[in-house]
Amino acid sequence: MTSADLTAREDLTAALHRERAHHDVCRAALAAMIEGADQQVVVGEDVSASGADAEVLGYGLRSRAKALHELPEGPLFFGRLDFVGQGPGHHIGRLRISTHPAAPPLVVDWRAPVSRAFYQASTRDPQGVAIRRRFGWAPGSRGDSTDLTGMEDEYLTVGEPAASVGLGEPGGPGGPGEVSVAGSPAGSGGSGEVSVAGEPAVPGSGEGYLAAGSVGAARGGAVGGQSAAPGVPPSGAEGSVGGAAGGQVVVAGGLLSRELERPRVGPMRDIAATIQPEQDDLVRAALADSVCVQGAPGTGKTAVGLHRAAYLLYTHPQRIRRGGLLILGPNRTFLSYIAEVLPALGETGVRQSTLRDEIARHPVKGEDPDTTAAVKHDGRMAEVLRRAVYGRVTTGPAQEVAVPDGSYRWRVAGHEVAGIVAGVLAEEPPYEVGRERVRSRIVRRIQERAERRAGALPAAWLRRIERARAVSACVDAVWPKLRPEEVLAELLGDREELARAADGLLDEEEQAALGWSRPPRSPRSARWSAADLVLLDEIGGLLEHPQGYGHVVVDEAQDLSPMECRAIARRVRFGSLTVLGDLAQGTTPWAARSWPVQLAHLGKPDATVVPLTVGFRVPGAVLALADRLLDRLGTDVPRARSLRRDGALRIRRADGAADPVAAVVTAVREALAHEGSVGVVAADAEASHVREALDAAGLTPSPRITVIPATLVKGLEYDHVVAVEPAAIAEAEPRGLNRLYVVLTRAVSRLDVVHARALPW
Ligand SMILES: Nc1ncnc2c1ncn2[C@@H]1O[C@H](COP(=O)(O)OP(=O)(O)OP(=O)(O)O)[C@@H](O)[C@H]1O
Repeated sequence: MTSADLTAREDLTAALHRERAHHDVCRAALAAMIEGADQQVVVGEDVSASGADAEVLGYGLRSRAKALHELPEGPLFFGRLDFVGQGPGHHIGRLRISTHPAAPPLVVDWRAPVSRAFYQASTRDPQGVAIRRRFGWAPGSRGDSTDLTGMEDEYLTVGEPAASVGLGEPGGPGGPGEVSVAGSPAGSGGSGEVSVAGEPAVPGSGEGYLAAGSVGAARGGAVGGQSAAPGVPPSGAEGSVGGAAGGQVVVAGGLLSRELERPRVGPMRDIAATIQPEQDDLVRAALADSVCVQGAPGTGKTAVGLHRAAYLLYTHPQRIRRGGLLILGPNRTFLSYIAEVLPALGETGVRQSTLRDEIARHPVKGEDPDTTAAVKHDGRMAEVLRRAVYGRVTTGPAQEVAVPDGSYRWRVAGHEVAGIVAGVLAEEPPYEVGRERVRSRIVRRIQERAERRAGALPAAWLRRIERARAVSACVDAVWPKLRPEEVLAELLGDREELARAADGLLDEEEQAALGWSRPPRSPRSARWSAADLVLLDEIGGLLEHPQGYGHVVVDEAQDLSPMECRAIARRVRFGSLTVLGDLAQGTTPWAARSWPVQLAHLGKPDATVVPLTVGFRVPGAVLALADRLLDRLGTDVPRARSLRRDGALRIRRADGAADPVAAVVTAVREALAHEGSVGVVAADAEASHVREALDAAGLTPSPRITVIPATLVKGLEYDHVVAVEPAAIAEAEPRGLNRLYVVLTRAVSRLDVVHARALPW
């Protein structure tokens, strides 16, 4: 080691100790912030001018105190930016930490504008950054919850070396007591080059994706990766993530690799420390912009959507909190999987729901045959329902209104009423608004007549006329009060009514599929199906606009029917949408085949469709298998390039057995030899049989093993997936091959395909 190396080592070691001291200061400041927030709740409610103020202020303060209390224990910063020519750098973490609200922050929130360079700066575009530092943490060995064990600097100024340092502590680089310094000896690449251990450097394009812990540092290049120098295993010093070079995403280093390889036990975690430039662009898109992310499995769509929600809450707190933010997921299993991401980012009050729960006016008690459900979810139903609702309005001649007023009787002729109705109809207001307009215009006519005779009339007179029985009777006759349940029950229970509303829209067969064969005695006793709830919501929306949200994040959006899309569109008329999905993972009978069409149903035809193609979950070998299936799906979607070169795929044939369950038990037993979660995914009809076999073998119940029906696995991930009898999964439903594609792409590290029948690819 040269004396220059020794000096560098000493400098970095001293820097590491300084960072640890800073973390101790931050920890103390956070403890004071939590205590201060608790006190503010007590004080804030007392000092407010009014009860309403106290409530609002109290709510805000309580939410903040709750968010602080619920923060998971962990490192308080994950990065640092030193800007050229500026003083001490900014530490970046999940939450702003300061000794006082007005004091300069000890840690800057990752969503603050200044933090953007942490995700976006590169040697090609340093954005004023001299050094980007990343920190490596391990479970605490000093009685602390976490311990700073390593860090790595990236010099974004050409000519400076990248360096990493770690102390020999658990999880840290280097052996016990050893200090290792990695300069950039592997700086073989010039600008924009990346070298991957064991592989030739990717030439100048700057494009490339690097395997776990095998990155050579690129001096002055697009990437300053973690050195592959001996004594710096990936578990220690954190790696580096290069900015977008030449329009391509370049990912490098230990931090990301370690994050990707981490065993997946428990719920989804945040990715604030490792957001990639193309993901960051989506996270920080303007509030007014609706965006649609088409991403292959494991490209981080869900992660991006959740971080975007957190970003919007931080950047537009008033507007978003006033308008509300809603996260929609496909089912409750998925929601509980993602539930902890936003609280970990300090956001506790976000509504996370399924569309079904969001629109539930009644419990689902009925089930539709497939053909009936398909018609109910079809976009043409919107017009059928509109006709059913507005068909109740009398457009022809109406009865005269005669309102007694003392010895007088004010009259509005039938043809005048008809004219008022026609005028309001032409304005196309929501039905309920229209009804009130008809009433107020009839009253206005009477008022004009009365005032011509008697001059200005008092407000009390006006109120009396408005409430006059004759006026209400007229409004009820020409523009009757409606309840969604009555409208739908009449439509589904009365063939003639249905024929009128569906004329020219639905053919006879479709109408027959819709109609109830045995209508309930009254709307109250109807057994509404899931699709009926969507129709009731549509009718409800025709009557009255529902309360909207400022922003809605919709995950697995490819699976929504046109009518479900409309239910979301109604709730975000004046807000914006983040639409997440993958056309290849569409499994519902009505799943979208084109984003522009789906976006039009969602009411945001101008939303930009952005592809994500870097795969963070599925290993290359597994992706190669899934891609064979993708070829058969006939969906035109960009393919993912896996970041993962590791991972294992095993196809196990249950020789001679009609039932592969014994082979499943073996596969699960072997999977347990590795770390992490095991997901056993079978066709829905097979899942309980598989569960019983694993119970009988004494393998379950186990916190590491989940037996899950194929229809519930969307959006989830397991270290090891055992996919049981692909042919049965593919056969179970019309879009069974798409379902199988979803199943195969749940694996983080290893996939076992167990089969007795021929494989469907
Ligand atoms: N920048 C990143 N850094 C670290 N991990 C990431 C990053 N982006 C995504 N991941 C991880 O990759 C995995 C897949 O992410 P996510 O579930 O968001 O993908 P998806 O596109 O929604 O997948 P699917 O279509 O299969 O539901 C998750 O474990 C996520 O935490």
